[in-house]
Amino acid sequence: MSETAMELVNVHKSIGRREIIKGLSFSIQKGEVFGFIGPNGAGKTTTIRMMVGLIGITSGDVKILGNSIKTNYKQAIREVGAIVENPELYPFMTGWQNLMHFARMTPGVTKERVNEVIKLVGMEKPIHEKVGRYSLGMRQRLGIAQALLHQPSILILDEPTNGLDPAGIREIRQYIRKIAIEENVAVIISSHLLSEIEQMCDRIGIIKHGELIALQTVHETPTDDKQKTKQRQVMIEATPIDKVIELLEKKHNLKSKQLEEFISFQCEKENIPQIIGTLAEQKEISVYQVTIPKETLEDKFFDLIGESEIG
Ligand SMILES: Nc1ncnc2c1ncn2[C@@H]1O[C@H](COP(=O)(O)OP(=O)(O)OP(=O)(O)O)[C@@H](O)[C@H]1O
Repeated sequence: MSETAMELVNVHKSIGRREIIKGLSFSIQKGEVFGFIGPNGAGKTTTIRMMVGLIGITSGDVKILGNSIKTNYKQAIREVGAIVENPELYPFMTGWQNLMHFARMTPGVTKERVNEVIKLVGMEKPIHEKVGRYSLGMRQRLGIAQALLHQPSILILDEPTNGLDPAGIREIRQYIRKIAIEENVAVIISSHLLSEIEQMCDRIGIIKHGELIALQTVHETPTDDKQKTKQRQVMIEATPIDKVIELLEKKHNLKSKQLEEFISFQCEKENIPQIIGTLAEQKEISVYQVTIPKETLEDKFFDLIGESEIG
């Protein structure tokens, strides 16, 4: 059963005489990756700043595990880990020293937890190098590790792919989903580029001029009968990847390929249960998720935004 991590209830924000956020309502579940998308100036950062208590809410409420950020600030904010501006890291210290520094300032965070978050973001190797020598992507991941130290229910990342090269974006992508699942944390990730984050999101909320104009599941399975026999792309997250690829070929005569942490192949919808069954039967194979990517949301996004270019 999924649990609501955060709920926005008719949130409004006015600055001066201008209404910037015009009644946002949506909720985000634990274990879910929620993409908060909109063109520059749409109101993403303003909303996120309200979610993390950096600015006040004009009217409405943000509830975190049922606690209002307005009336129960302490309990609510305890459940939030966030990177809103650049992560505050000391460049002259190693990654490990940075995390230990924050761990000492956070009650209840053990050395074991520090090791756990390092593993979660795949930073085991460079953790004893100076942060000043890290790439931007590595710094982002260390920032995420830091935000996760106190085991929050919600992780909020404002434009985490900004300024990253494709490799850096891919790395962030790889870890976000893993973090959501393994930590059972709701991840809210904002971006003005749908294409950069679509693949790692379960749901997308699109904001324009301070209003939510669409809320959509990313991987919806069509129910249309005609679609049932159509060949479709299936993405499976399972390990060990080479064993899975070998098994798919041997048992189902499927040619599959690795796409980041996923194994991708084409098959008919009605064969999917059998294929998953084959994988699940194998003791040495762990299956984490199976998704059927829909066509890209990009077109829909541009339709909704009503602009040929954003940003
Ligand atoms: N302190 C402020 N005073 C006046 N206007 C503000 C203030 N902060 C934000 N705004 C305005 O509110 C609107 C929303 O800004 P916001 O930064 O939330 O958008 P955004 O979606 O995060 O965009 P970006 O991707 O560029 O960060 C913009 O038009 C911005 O100019």
